[in-house]
This record gives sequence, C-alpha cells and structure tokens, in this order.
Amino acid sequence: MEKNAKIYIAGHRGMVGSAIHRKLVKEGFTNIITRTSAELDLRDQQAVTSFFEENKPDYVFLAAAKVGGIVANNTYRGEFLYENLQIQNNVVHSSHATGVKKLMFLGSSCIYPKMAPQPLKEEYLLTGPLEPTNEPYAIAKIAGIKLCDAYRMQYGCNYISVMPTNLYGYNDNYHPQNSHVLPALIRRFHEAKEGNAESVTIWGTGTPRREFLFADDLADACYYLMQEYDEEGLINIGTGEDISIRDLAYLIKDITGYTGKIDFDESKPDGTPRKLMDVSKLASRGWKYKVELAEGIKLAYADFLDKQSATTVQ
Ligand SMILES: NC(=O)C1=CN([C@@H]2O[C@H](COP(=O)(O)OP(=O)(O)OC[C@H]3O[C@@H](n4cnc5c(N)ncnc54)[C@H](OP(=O)(O)O)[C@@H]3O)[C@@H](O)[C@H]2O)C=CC1
Ligand SMILES: C[C@H]1O[C@H](OP(=O)(O)OP(=O)(O)OC[C@H]2O[C@@H](n3cnc4c(=O)[nH]c(N)nc43)[C@H](O)[C@@H]2O)[C@@H](O)[C@@H](O)C1=O
Repeated sequence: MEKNAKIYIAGHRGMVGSAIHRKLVKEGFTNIITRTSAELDLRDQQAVTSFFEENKPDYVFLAAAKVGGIVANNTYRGEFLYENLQIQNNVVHSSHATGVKKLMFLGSSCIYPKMAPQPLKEEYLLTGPLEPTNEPYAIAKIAGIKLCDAYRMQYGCNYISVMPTNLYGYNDNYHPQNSHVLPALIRRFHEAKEGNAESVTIWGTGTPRREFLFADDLADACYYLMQEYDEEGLINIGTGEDISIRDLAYLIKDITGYTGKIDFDESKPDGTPRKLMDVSKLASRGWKYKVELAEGIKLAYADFLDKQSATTVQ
C-alpha cells in the first residue's frame, strides 16, 4: 500500500478498527477515510453506494460489524444475522463497483464447527454443525468469506478474509451483558473490588477454553497481511495458546486486586468447549504475536480505568 493511498477503515471507532487506525497512522499513512455509523449506516445500500462513488478508496479494512459476547449473540440472533449480512454485502459490492484494489474482511473463530478437531485449521470450515449460540453471526461471517471468494473468482477482486481469535484491548466493549468474557470480567472484578463485594459470579462452568489476542497485535497482523497476502479462502490470526475461563477469571482477579470469592452460574451457556486456532499458516509467513495475556490484560485494565475516570469527570 502506498503511503498516500486512500484507505477506508469501516468501523474505525471499534476495538479492531481503532487499532488498525493507530497502526496505519504509526506507519505514516496520510489519506485515511473514516465515518461513524451515524454519518454512514453501512446497512443502508444507497448510502454506501454514494459514499464509495464519492470517495473511491483504494483499500478497505472491513472492521465494522454487529459484535458481542455469547449472550448477546444468542439474544439478538436476528440482528447478528441481518446487520452483518447487510454491512458486508454493501461494502464488498460497492468496493467492487468502484474498483477498490484490495479489501480485508474480518471474520471470526466462531465460523468453525463446534466440535472440530483442535487446533482449528482453516480447512475445517463447513465440516460440521456450528455452535448454536452464535450460529447467526457465524453464518454471516461464513457468507462474507464466500462473498469475497466469489468476487475474486467472477471479477478478479483481491479481497482477503482473516479469522481472528477472541480479541481484547483498547476501546473494548465493557457492557455487563453484551460484552465478551475478558472485558466483562475486568469490569466485574473491578466493580466488586470497589464495592467490597463478597463474591464475583462467572458465567457457565469455567471449563471452556479460549485463546486471546491483544487487538494491537491483530492490527499488526492485518497490516502485514494487507501488504503481503493475496489468497482466496481464509487465514487464522491468533496466539496458538489458550486458557480455561476459570484460570482467566483468577488471572483477572489478581490483576484487578479483588480479594473475594469466585462462583459459577451454570445457567449461563458455556458455548464452544474450545476454539484454539492453528496459526501455522500465518506463522509460516513470518508473523507472531507479541503481547502476552497477563501484560495485555494489565494494559486493557488501565484503559478501562482511564475511560471510567473520564466519564466520571463528565
Ligand atoms: N472482539 C472480538 O473478540 C472479535 C472481533 N472480531 C471481528 O472484528 C471486527 C470488529 O470487531 P470489534 O472491533 O470487536 O467490534 P466493536 O463493536 O468494537 O466495533 C464495531 C464497529 O462497527 C461499527 N458498526 C456497527 N454497525 C454499523 C453500521 N450499521 N454502520 C456503520 N458502522 C457500524 C461501529 O461503528 P460506530 O462506533 O461508529 O457505531 C463500531 O465502530 C468485527 O468484524 C468482528 O466480527 C473477530 C474476532 C473476535
Ligand atoms: C469472538 C467470539 O466471541 C463469542 O464467542 P465466545 O468466545 O463463546 O464468547 P464469550 O467471550 O462471550 O464467552 C466465552 C466464554 O466465557 C464464559 N463467560 C464467563 N463469564 C462471562 C461473562 O461475564 N461474559 C461473557 N461474555 N462470557 C463469560 C462464557 O460462558 C463462555 O463460555 C461470539 O461472539 C463468537 O461469535 C465469537 O466470534
């Protein structure tokens, strides 16, 4: 990508989009286009068509989506399927219609079958039933991968699909019900410490295992792949290491300094037992993550506290 290339980051205020934005600015890119969802609702086909015709970006990072944790996915099933299909259909089609040189589609590790062998290889896609709680979101993401590949085959578009593992970091979503596990527990343990709560409740059994990649590491991988990777299909982005939800909870408990008890609410869903990514395809191209989990959680917690004090001041 040329430093003055016109780059559109869809979802630039989100955790992933803002990390990609930081990375591009750091690398000296000077022509980055962004729009908030209030300025440009990517579900609106006419608005997206007009935006692309007026701006004609050279490169697109598609990091806008309806995103949430296991309970949000299972609650807003219609929104997760409809909104994500709308967003990705509009952005991919308008990118083709206006000659975007290269587009990166952000998928997710949830696209793989619930009981696929571990670690998850890219070729396991569509080899078995999906995890029911996030099937709508997974179907949308799989459709996005297939849309990019279909546009590559029919029109010669260089649109690539990357599959990040669970992410965390700056600008994460800390909503008590709709967030992912790591930010949810940072907030819950912090508030329990501040409120001298006797115990903190973790959802599910604590036995599922998850892999966590710091969002700025993901942005580094996305930057690398946007420069060096031009293949159809999908490529996993992760650390290649996972942790049980129980051990994650004790790690976050220690980092936040909470000293009370932990209990488990088994009425909440566990979801997929394990989602460890096989990262050998990316590793063979020379990319590896940098931020270890404990360090990343400390950075995310500091960001959470900064934002909390900012809002308190307001
Ligand atoms: N978080 C995670 O653990 C993982 C995320 N991913 C993927 O990474 C991508 C980004 O996720 P993440 O950064 O966590 O999500 P966030 O929820 O932090 O950000 C989502 C962004 O999408 C934008 N957006 C949502 N709906 C619309 C709309 N209708 N029109 C325009 N913009 C919209 C929002 O814009 P605004 O702020 O302006 O409203 C927001 O900036 C997604 O594709 C997600 O599937 C993949 C694996 C794991
Ligand atoms: C990225 C990925 O993220 C989602 O899948 P998920 O990884 O299952 O999501 P999660 O982070 O919400 O849960 C992970 C595990 O953690 C347990 N858990 C404990 N306590 C809390 C808790 O307080 N909040 C949440 N959210 N989970 C909790 C929870 O019960 C589950 O066992 C989907 O978006 C999926 O589509 C996707 O792509």
